[in-house]
Amino acid sequence: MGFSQEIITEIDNIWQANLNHPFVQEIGAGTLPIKKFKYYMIQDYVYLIDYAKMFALGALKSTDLTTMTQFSKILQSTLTEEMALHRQYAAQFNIDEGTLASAEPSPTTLAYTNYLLSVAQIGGQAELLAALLPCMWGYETIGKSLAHSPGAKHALYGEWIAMYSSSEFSALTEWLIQKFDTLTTQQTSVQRTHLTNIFKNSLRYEVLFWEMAYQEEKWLV
Ligand SMILES: Cc1ncc(CN)c(N)n1
Repeated sequence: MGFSQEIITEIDNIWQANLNHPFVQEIGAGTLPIKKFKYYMIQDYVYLIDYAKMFALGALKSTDLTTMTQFSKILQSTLTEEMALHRQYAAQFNIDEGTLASAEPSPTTLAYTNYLLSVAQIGGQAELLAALLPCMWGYETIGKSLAHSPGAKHALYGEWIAMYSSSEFSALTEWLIQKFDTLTTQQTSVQRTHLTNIFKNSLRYEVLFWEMAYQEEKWLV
């Protein structure tokens, strides 16, 4: 069993909370109120701008050209495919691209992106991957789990499910998992605990992100 699998087995309660959050389940049922989805889509776009920088940092911290190329492929796919879906949704909601990109991050979005970028900048490639994996792997697992749900035929949510259940998204996720497992074979138990904590925090932020969107979180003042 690779280290990534060991981690999700150890923190299965958080993994399940992520997959089973009401926001996710209601997308699958096709019953999520559109207002909540619109809120999510705007915050997710703001999130993705910083998330994309994680792949740029991954390329920067690479020691071989194959890894560098792969990080740049995921960066490109995030900017042009994943974010294009958000731009398409925004157009349907009559939100122009400039307004979308300059939306104010909510407290959770800001905290999550700051966490990701600080781990990536302070740590090495293993830390960066530990922070990123819950994002890619969580969405890929959710996408696949909803691929045959009623939401997959929903006028708005169908494309969202199609994006995250696609074989292209799975292939990029699989590469990240393999990279992390290969990098961590020689880690000491202290290093493994450190990486598990990073993975765990990032996954907890994923759960908070659904909750933020479900509650349409706002700054208090
Ligand atoms: C919050 C979040 N986490 C992960 C993903 C998948 N790239 C996303 N779109 N948004």
